[in-house]
Formats: sequence, C-alpha cells, structure tokens
Amino acid sequence: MITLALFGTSADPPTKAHQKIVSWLSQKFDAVAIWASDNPFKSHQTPLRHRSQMLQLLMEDPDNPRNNLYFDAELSQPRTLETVRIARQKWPEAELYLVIGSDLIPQLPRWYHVEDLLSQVNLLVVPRPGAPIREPELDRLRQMGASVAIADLHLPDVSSTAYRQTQTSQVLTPPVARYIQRENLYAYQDVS
Ligand SMILES: Nc1ncnc2c1ncn2[C@@H]1O[C@H](COP(=O)(O)OP(=O)(O)OP(=O)(O)O)[C@@H](O)[C@H]1O
Ligand SMILES: O=C(O)c1ccc[n+]([C@@H]2O[C@H](COP(=O)([O-])O)[C@@H](O)[C@H]2O)c1
Repeated sequence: MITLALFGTSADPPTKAHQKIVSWLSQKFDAVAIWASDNPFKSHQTPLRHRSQMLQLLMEDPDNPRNNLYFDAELSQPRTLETVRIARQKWPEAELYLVIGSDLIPQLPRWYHVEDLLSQVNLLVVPRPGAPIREPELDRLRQMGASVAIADLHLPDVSSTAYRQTQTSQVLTPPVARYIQRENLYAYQDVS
C-alpha cells in the first residue's frame, strides 16, 4: 500500500504557499497528485488552462527533488468526490490523503456528498496563518466520519486573492511570475 496525497487548488494564481505545500508533501508521501480546478463555490479570474499551466510550473522547482509529483488534468473536477473516484481508479493500491488548508475546515461540511468523500480519504489539514484550527470544527468533521491529521508545516501568509488585488509578485515563484507577465494575465484595470 502506498500513500498518495491529493492536493487540488484553484491556482488563480498559485503562490509560494502552494509551492511549499507541494514540496513538503513530496517529502512526506510516496506520491503526490496535484491538479487545478474550478471551485463550485467561487468564480475565477483566469481560464483553467492558464491556471493548470501555472500549477505545473511549481513542479520545476529544485526544492522538489523526488520524482513523485504527478500533475493530472483528469483529476481537475470541481467536486472532489469525483476527483477521488478517478484517483481511486488510477491508484487502486493507494491510501488517500486529501490535503486542505485550515481555512477550508468551516466550509467542508458543505462540500458535495461530504460524508461519502470523508469515508474514502484521510484528511490532512495544513495550518494557514489567520485561519486557526478549532477543535469543535474538527469534532464536527470527525462525527461525519473524517480521520483528521494536522501537518507540521509553517506557511507564509500569502493568498491568491491578495495577489489578484495587488499584483505583488513577491508572493509568486519566479516561473509563475514570468508566465503571468508573458501571457499578460491579471492586468491591473482601473474601472473608476
Ligand atoms: N498560505 C497558505 N497557507 C496554508 N494553506 C494554504 C495557503 N494558501 C493556500 N492554501 C491552501 O491551498 C489550497 C488551495 O488554495 P487556493 O488555491 O484557494 O489559494 P487561496 O490563496 O486561498 O486562493 P483565493 O485567495 O483565490 O481563495 C486550499 O486548501 C488552501 O487552504
Ligand atoms: O467537492 C466540493 O463540493 C468542493 C467545494 C469547494 C472546493 N472544492 C475543491 O477544493 C479544492 C481547493 O479549492 P480552492 O478554490 O480553495 O483552491 C479544489 O480542488 C476544489 O475543486 C470542492
């Protein structure tokens, strides 16, 4: 049995935090599957094909020495239950760990068929600055059948939203910043 981490993101755009998460997972798990997807709860500023391209650029980082990262466009489903169904077909021998930041804990009970989802994966929560992990919320997930672990990982306080609002390229990895410049994405538009 191998351990497989599943990390999906809207990647609009992917930041240095996403990069750190992927590097850490690559060191801790036998294999890591990543994908960019549309989020049923959000609208996105950039077409999925660009977000997928930018996410793949994270894999070029020399901090990812292990050859165990898989970008997989077939996993790119808005509903994670569908992603997990596909992952189970592809890696039938794997124990699955669904990775989410702690900011997603309060909304997880509203995900599509969440109890079915939680019965098929372990949950690995990555602490996010500004999103404290509250025990009652974890208990609620456990009551829904979740097996929860907390990652021992310290991440920068950066977000895709902050990038979209300020275009501060320090929150991006250099290949992603170059891609955005080349494709002229997230161009500042003053509509006032
Ligand atoms: N700085 C961070 N620390 C911890 N987890 C993070 C961080 N940034 C993103 N994540 C986690 O990575 C996953 C994908 O995040 P997402 O692509 O939505 O980034 P985001 O910065 O939250 O985007 P947006 O600002 O557009 O909502 C989610 O599980 C999220 O919780
Ligand atoms: O399955 C759901 O109902 C569901 C609801 C919201 C978000 N998700 C998934 O959660 C992952 C992270 O989303 P995001 O926007 O926080 O990067 C991404 O793969 C989404 O498809 C899934």
